[in-house]
Amino acid sequence: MSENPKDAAVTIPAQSTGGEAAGKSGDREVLLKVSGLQKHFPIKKGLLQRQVGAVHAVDGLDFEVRAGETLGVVGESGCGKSTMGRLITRLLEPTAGKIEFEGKDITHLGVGGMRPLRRDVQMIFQDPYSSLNPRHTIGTIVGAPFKLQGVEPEGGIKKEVQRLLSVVGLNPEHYNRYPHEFSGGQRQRIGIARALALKPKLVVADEPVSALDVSIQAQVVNLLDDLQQELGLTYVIIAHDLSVVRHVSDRIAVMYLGKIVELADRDALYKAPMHPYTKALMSAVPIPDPARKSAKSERILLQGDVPSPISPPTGCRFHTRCWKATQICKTTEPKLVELKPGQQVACHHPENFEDQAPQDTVLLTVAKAAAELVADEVLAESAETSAAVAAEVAETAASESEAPADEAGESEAPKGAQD
Ligand SMILES: Nc1ncnc2c1ncn2[C@@H]1O[C@H](COP(=O)(O)OP(=O)(O)OP(=O)(O)O)[C@@H](O)[C@H]1O
Repeated sequence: MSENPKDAAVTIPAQSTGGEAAGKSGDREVLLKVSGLQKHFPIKKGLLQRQVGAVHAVDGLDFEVRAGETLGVVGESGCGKSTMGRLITRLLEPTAGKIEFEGKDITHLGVGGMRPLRRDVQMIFQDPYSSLNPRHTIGTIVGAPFKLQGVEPEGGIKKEVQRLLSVVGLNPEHYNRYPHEFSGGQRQRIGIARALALKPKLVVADEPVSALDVSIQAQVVNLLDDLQQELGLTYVIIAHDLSVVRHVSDRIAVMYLGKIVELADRDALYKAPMHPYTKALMSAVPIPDPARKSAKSERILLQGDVPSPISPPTGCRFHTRCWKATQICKTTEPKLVELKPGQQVACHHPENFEDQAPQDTVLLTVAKAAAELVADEVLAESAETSAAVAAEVAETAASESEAPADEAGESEAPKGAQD
């Protein structure tokens, strides 16, 4: 069926490894690579429409998406998730940075250059009500990508559209019905069928279930999961909280005000989140596991809204709401670095890890106010784990430096080791 040799080259290995790929995505080939990606929307004023500022919607993103994996992207409203989705599907032109798809630089491709890419990269939108044209039958809607790309599927468009409808669990006989005749969940299935029509390699789903009833959300999420296993799809799934992405993602990127603050394998992120913001987001998700009853008390309430992306805070952008913020957080932007294998974090005072700026201990006033909103259990646990990790790191450093010193017959004093 695959008339395009590129299809076979990329998707077949991904298919063979299936979808339950948590933690296994590290050795797969990189499908999408994003570096230094920025999108600043200009703010113009006056008759002359002079630019007076800019909305820093996406402000320097670096990440990769590997073939066959699901990358979940989470963050509060306005943090730039949708803008990121539109940039990587090239529906928006980036202000700066680079986007590579299968090793090819696609950052500034024109309409002609983008044509083949439009087949490979598809987007599923949040609102199944507004993303389908009410005047077209679902046959026309799902068949539109074939017409746009000038592709004639085997057996004709109608047969292929009916096959796609049954793939997403809809009745192929409903080919001639209109969107209003379907429920929200069914409409989202129509959107998914349309996105899959051209056998894309990468599907970017922007809040694919947030407009749906909770009972239907699970069905659509499961459908996406099943399709990934059957078709070897690669997903970027955007959501405003962790409840949707926690079951389907292999890795999760947490965004705050246009930046990624933590990027980690799903299990690592859940076991030991390192950015205080990730911890706050996780505490906002109800945990349906009775064995983790104590987690209920770990609620972290974040003060106020996300600051304006027109003039984001200096240093770490989260410092105005963080209960651990010190002077360095206000002045120096922490880089996104891999502190543990498979876990990158941008924080001077990470959770569950050695403090990256231990000399800086005086809390900012805003941090003291934020701390009042954090349950005592969280603060105690946070201090405990940081101390435990610091002790572990000091111990490892001490034992590591002892061994080579013996071998080399040298006695260089280990940094941080205790006498
Ligand atoms: N076309 C645009 N012109 C100007 N500003 C924009 C435009 N699109 C988005 N923004 C701004 O960029 C910021 C990021 O928006 P974006 O929609 O990407 O965030 P989001 O995290 O997806 O939020 P939501 O979940 O509410 O959609 C917001 O402050 C938004 O107002």
